[in-house]
Amino acid sequence: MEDKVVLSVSNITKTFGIVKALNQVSIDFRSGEIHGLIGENGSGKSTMASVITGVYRAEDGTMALDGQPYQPESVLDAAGQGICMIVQEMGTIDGISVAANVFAGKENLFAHLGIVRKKEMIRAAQNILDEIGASDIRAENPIGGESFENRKIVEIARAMYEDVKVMIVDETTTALSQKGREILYRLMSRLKDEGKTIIFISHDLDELTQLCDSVTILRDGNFVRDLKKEEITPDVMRKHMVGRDVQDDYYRTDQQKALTDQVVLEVEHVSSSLLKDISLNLKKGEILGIGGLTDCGMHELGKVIFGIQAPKKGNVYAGEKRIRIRNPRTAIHQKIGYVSKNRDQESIMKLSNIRDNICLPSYDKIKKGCYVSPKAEETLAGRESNKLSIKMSSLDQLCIQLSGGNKQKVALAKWLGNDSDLLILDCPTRGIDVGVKAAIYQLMNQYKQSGKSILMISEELQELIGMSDRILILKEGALSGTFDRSPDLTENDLIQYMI
Ligand SMILES: Nc1ncnc2c1ncn2[C@@H]1O[C@H](COP(=O)(O)OP(=O)(O)OP(=O)(O)O)[C@@H](O)[C@H]1O
Repeated sequence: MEDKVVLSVSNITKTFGIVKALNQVSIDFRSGEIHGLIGENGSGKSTMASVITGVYRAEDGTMALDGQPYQPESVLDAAGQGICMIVQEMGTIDGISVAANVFAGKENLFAHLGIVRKKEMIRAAQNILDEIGASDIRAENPIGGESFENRKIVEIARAMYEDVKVMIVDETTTALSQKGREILYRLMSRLKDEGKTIIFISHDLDELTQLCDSVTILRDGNFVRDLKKEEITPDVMRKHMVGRDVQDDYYRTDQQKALTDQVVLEVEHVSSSLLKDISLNLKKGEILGIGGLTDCGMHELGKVIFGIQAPKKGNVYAGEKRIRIRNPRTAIHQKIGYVSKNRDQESIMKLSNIRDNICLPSYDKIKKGCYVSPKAEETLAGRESNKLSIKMSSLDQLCIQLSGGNKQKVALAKWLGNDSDLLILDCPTRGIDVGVKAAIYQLMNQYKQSGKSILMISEELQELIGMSDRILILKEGALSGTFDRSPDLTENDLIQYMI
């Protein structure tokens, strides 16, 4: 690692109304390093990334790039100066092709007499996708048809083509499966070898320990401390993030299976574009884990069960009366809740406030006649946001103004507040910090103990093993393995059935 400071931020302060997202924060980022930026949800990491990339202007403080004053006017201005970012949520442009996304803003490379030569652009984009190991994504296809993960990989492909000095990777890995992660890690290591700087925002302490050359910890918008490579361990990071010692045993320790044999959900011979003849059942008081590679169909299965996507064949039934789930409305009537992996597009209403988001599925429950009292809304939203320690200025705050992890908490709170009997949770702890992760697992366990059921779709093998009573593995759309809860179960046992 070279020791040249490439980017230096000094005494940066940024406020949003009464929230001080960053308070006099100073950090030096050096060339040839992967520099972790960590902290609990809402500690100011993405705000710092946004100040550096010209999304926001700090009220106070200065920045220097290669020793010269640096004050980007916009994201484009920052990109022009070699500062780029892979964002937390969807960073691709709808309505155009994969190739056009890879070369967004650089169409001139393929222009001849004012006309973009599309075939050439597609060929060049496909070469990049092939090079990074993502040949299954076809450059000529519309981006709209691609999965959330593939769209993230397209963003990474775009980043490969940027002439960067500093690349910010904001909580991207939780959107990716192992394959996507490996593509991202390869990009990061290539940039590092070329002497570039990577600012890496993540909640995964093992990943941070493995990858980072240095780490800066933020808490409530304040700088806490810098860690050098030899000081970076999960325990040290956890302690400084939270401000006290925190245990790392988040998961259930009991070996109890489903509480009863009563079936509350039946999936019968379901086939769809990705799924092949899936049959399963979920019992009362059971946490059923569903795992596999990201394109194995497990995310689609969640959508089919909640009725967002109609299966080509087969049916889904819920409850003792075996009510057929035809759409989300029937699912909600059957007291089923669903948290999608695609949080901003499918789980929350970003432009509505926290109160409305949390209360939305519960209006039938809290209305008196045809009237919903503001007090009832306040009570419900206040109670559920407290349970998950949502960091907000008030319940009136718009969800778009929340940090990523706090948006995820809103997505969970609305279904917990609805007294759902059955939750479909797709990647439930995505973007959630270490402290709250433990609280969510505890809530899941309490939920189970009270006789409710959870179908948890997850790409985190430890999470599946640690929380599930039973695990089903999907491979290429079909069920490939079933495992009962056991202290002897290992990640390798599951992986064999995934690939
Ligand atoms: N546009 C905005 N308007 C109002 N408040 C905002 C806005 N953006 C961020 N905030 C607030 O600033 C604080 C810091 O948020 P930020 O997104 O930087 O946190 P973070 O550390 O990236 O969290 P996470 O790990 O959850 O992604 C939070 O309290 C958040 O609600």
